[in-house]
Amino acid sequence: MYRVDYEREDMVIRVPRRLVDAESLSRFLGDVTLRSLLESTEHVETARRMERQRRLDQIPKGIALLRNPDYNKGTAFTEEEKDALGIRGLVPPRVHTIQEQMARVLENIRRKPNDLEKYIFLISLQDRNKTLFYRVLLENIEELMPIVYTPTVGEACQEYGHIFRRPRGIFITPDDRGRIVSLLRNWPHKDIRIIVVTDGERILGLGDLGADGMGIPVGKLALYTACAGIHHSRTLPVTLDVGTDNEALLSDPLYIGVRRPRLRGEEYDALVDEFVMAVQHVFPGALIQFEDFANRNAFRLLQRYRHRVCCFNDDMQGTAAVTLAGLYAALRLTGGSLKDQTILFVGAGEAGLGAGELIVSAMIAEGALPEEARSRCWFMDSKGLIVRDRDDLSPHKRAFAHAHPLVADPAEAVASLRPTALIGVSGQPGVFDARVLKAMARVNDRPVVFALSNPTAKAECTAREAYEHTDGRVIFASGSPFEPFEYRGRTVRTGQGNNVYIFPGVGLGVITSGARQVTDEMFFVAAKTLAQMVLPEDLEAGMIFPRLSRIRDVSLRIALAVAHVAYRDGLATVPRPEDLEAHIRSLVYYPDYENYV
Ligand SMILES: NC(=O)C1=CN([C@@H]2O[C@H](COP(=O)(O)OP(=O)(O)OC[C@H]3O[C@@H](n4cnc5c(N)ncnc54)[C@H](OP(=O)(O)O)[C@@H]3O)[C@@H](O)[C@H]2O)C=CC1
Ligand SMILES: CC(=O)C(=O)O
Ligand SMILES: [Mg+2]
Repeated sequence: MYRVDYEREDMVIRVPRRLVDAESLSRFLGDVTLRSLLESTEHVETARRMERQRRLDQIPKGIALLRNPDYNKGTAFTEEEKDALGIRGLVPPRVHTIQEQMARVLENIRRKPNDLEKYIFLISLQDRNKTLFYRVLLENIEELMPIVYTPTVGEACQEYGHIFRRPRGIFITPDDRGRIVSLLRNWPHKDIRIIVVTDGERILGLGDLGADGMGIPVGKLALYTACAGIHHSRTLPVTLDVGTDNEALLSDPLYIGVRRPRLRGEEYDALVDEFVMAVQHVFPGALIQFEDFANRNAFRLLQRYRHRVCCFNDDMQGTAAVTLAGLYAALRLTGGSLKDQTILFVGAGEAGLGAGELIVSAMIAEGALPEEARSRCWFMDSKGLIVRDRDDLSPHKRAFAHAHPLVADPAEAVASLRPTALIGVSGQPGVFDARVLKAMARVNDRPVVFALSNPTAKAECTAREAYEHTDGRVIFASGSPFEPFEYRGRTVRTGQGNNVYIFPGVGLGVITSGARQVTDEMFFVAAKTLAQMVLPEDLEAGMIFPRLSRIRDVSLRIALAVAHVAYRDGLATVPRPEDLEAHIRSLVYYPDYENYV
């Protein structure tokens, strides 16, 4: 037996010696890609030549190559490639390096008059040259994440029909009932591992944007690639375009979605059900991330599918993990343990209640009794404090209803409950006004305040307001980034409490281990891992999350922790590699040009 290893995706095939002659090898290989030859034979060169030829055959030629973003290199094709691929004369003579191309991209972006124009430029680059797009995003993540993600992606979704150039992802409408399998099969890539799906009803804190919400799955998946190195050909954005109740969109001639009120009830559930089952059929085992569904559907859908298929809800579970991580990191500054904190959430929806449940589990893990842990988490919704006497509470809210008079004013609630941490997930800008922040500063040496609502215009307060109204004692984080600012002679740089710190790593851990399900325990270990990665100098500068420039490392550590849970809890379907970390590292995609000839 010659040890000749080939790779098709992540499968290694050992080839018997008798096959290692040019003809039988050719039959055997089919579309299998040669990865390495561990022992040489007289046929090694033949095998290599065949492999190069097969790769070349796969690559589009001539103008089609320049129009294919998966293969296009723009001005970076080598002289040999220009001849072999039929593009000599179709590209300018000068060959640029990817570094030179990145410099051009950055120059163009920085010249744009506003962030929406930067978004349009970047997304057009994604349409032209994916390698360059992901490389520039990865290497300039602090500067560019606010463009492809919150806050600018919010504005892009609001303008989606007006800035639309090329379609991205799959749109599924009520008329597609009975044929969703065939729609998914239309997608050009067959090895999909991660799907982000929305129905556009609660896009960030911007409400119902219908099919224009597609910008969110597209943006989230760009971050899976940039932040965790999951190859873009393995990701799929999906919008369930079930209509919209947004009158402005319905009357906008440039709206891209179906013009009808939202589908509700059994028909809606049946459409989602067909989609989820179609995914199992066409892309078995793919991770489904539910994103920006409205409250009325999000809880129910997660409940229905979480034990049946590989899925999670990012707004509940991803946000929960980043919130818990932020609290752990804050405790490194304030001292004490989580189970002794009193936490007041303003907003009792997906993000708030999801975080509440995970925090309760974390307090229990520290030795608190379940009721004791629950009694330390308080919630306010649009009607005020969630208290026992209220008779308008959903079961999810009731689980956090405690004995207390109904209070509608957050400042009053702070004065009465004396929370150590105040967490905004209400989508209501300015709800943490001077009175609320001052009340927090009165009852804490180091008040913890998270204004997690997105985009920036929906934040409960700004970073500067949080500092100014607490004499600079606040430990602050926000869902969308705030620029560094000067406060009392020093530069304050605050952290971004956003689920982007969690979902890419969780996704990488899940697909590496082939986990059948995504469990709360996975989000718990993700939170702990994230908090541990905050450096003393981050804390010193006012940041309770690691710098985004370390996001790949963060995602890798989270992936490792998540994969450990999958193996430990019997959820993995991929055999455990001897060296799990090395294995995960080997799967991480780094955007660079492949030599085609
Ligand atoms: N930073 C991050 O990573 C994330 C941030 N978010 C942000 O969190 C926000 C909320 O998202 P989500 O939980 O999914 O939305 P939901 O619609 O599920 O919940 C919103 C909650 O806010 C409450 N609310 C509305 N107005 C007020 C008010 N004036 N005072 C107090 N509470 C109020 C609502 O009350 P009622 O129940 O009475 O309607 C509801 O409980 C969004 O802006 C979103 O962008 C979400 C996910 C991740
Ligand atoms: C960040 C995010 O998922 C949200 O605001 O919905
Ligand atoms: Mg979201």
